[in-house]
Amino acid sequence: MSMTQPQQGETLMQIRNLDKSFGGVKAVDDVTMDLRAGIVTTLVGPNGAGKTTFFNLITGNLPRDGGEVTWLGRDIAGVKPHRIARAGIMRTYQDLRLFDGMTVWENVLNATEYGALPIPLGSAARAARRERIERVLERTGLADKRNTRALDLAYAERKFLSMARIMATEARLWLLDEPASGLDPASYDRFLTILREDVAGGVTVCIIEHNLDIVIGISDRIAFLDRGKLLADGDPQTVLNDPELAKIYFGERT
Ligand SMILES: Nc1ncnc2c1ncn2[C@@H]1O[C@H](COP(=O)(O)OP(=O)(O)OP(=O)(O)O)[C@@H](O)[C@H]1O
Repeated sequence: MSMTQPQQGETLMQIRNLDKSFGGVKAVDDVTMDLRAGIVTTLVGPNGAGKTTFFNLITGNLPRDGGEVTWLGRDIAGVKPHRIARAGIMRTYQDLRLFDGMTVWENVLNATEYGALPIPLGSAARAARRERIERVLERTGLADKRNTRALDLAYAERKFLSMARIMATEARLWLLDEPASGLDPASYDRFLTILREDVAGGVTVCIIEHNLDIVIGISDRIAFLDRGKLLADGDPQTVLNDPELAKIYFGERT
């Protein structure tokens, strides 16, 4: 299979021959790809394909066994997750990892302190940060819940809070791990609106998603992983119409 990658935009992240094994399992096996500015890349593949491990390798949550990852031309081998976040790469987790005892506001504020946003020095900068958080809470539907602890939120609200934490920073690359799974239709529409607006505003997104409607609705490009290997990397229609990949995706491989 040789499929071409969209060529729009500068290369933000270059991934070369990335490897990671757990015991005898090759979770990520010789993966090479570029993440280009303005391109929405969706990672698809069956359960256990290595998608989350791939995220963990590029965010410094797991050490790689081999290969290279560069961000804006700099090797990020061995760089700690918080430094990678500060450099402009923010992510969500399938299990969300919110600060349950903190309020919505505090969770978002925490992300701006942790992630890619300059520390506000002086009252004007602090006011600008408050306004920025305010706007994010409006867009995610959480404005009325600002003083609610994360623990006390409904499921969809918790998912939006994990998005809000990223949106409040100036991260250039968002890595989203199944952000829309389990959302009701209204929340799902809100999620797509947010994503489209922020992509139009210049954010680059790599998203792990199982819902094919979402995959088709937002992807510029699909990267198909199976057993750690990148089997295809190209435009959505070509990848999704490949009968061999469909068999793997729907668990009908022979
Ligand atoms: N910390 C770990 N220790 C041992 N094995 C692991 C670990 N993390 C992942 N694996 C294994 O690595 C492989 C890839 O797992 P990974 O979670 O990256 O897949 P995935 O594509 O994200 O799956 P899903 O769609 O189910 O979330 C699987 O075989 C998994 O069991």
